[in-house]
Amino acid sequence: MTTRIGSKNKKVNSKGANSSSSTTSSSKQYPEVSIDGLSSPASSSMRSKLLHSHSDNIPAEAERSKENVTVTVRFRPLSQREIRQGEEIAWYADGDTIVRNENTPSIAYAYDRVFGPTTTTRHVYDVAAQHAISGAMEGINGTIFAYGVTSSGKTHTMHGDQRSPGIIPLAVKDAFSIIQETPNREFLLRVSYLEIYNEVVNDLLNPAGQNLRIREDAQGTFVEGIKEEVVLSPAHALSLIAAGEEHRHVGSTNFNLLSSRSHTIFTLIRFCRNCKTC
Ligand SMILES: Nc1ncnc2c1ncn2[C@@H]1O[C@H](COP(=O)(O)OP(=O)(O)OP(=O)(O)O)[C@@H](O)[C@H]1O
Repeated sequence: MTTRIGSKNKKVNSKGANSSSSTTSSSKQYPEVSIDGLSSPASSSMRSKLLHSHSDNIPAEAERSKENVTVTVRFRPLSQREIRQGEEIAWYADGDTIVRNENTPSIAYAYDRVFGPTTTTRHVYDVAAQHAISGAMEGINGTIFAYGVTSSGKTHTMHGDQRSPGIIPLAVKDAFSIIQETPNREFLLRVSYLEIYNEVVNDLLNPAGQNLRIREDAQGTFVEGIKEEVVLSPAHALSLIAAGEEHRHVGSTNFNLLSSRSHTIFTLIRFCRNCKTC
């Protein structure tokens, strides 16, 4: 049986700078509902709850733990450029689940989890994403989906860099660690990596794979002709992603000197020959 763990980067269509991005993760055994990423950051979450006063309670822990979809918000610190320009923080994390507005204290939004500007990506991964990876390795499809305006920190969170690896490299390493820890099972991992640019799907692992079609069959939705590469180690998977990044559309915006101008979907497909769940 194959299971998929997908990770996606998506910009929301919103004017003005905002230093927070959201991560949605889901784990379920049936097809997903689509997520509307076009509303404003504070109201974009399917799971966010507007709290009208300081005294309102956050959703009960028990209620949240039943959900297949969780929504988290990560605030990045102001950049040197923003500090120089005298930018001020408008929204901030009040504890682990509440987002508040500096100018309107009566407005607050509750999320499954809120991370402040000093939180490391490792911590975001452990709290908000790791369960989707361990679930996928057990046979439950999962998606980690990052969205936010340009320069809000999606690439930093999902890809990261050498000093602070993002959710994708951490997930790939985790998947291989799980395989090593379960020698009685036979796994095979494959990866695919695509971009959606101007509503056109391009295969980032195969430069010839341009303008691919999205199809549906009894198993679900798939991209016709997408290349799926077998990966043998974390370094192998990460080198494929790095090669794929070379083919990606990037540019500059007023808010981000190196802005990813496309949405991307990285998929890790796990095949297990002798798992109980298969
Ligand atoms: N948590 C963080 N801590 C420190 N710096 C961060 C953090 N998040 C983002 N940054 C920095 O902020 C800048 C913008 O982040 P990033 O490129 O990840 O945004 P983005 O949402 O991917 O933007 P775009 O949609 O334009 O590609 C980068 O210089 C990045 O290094």
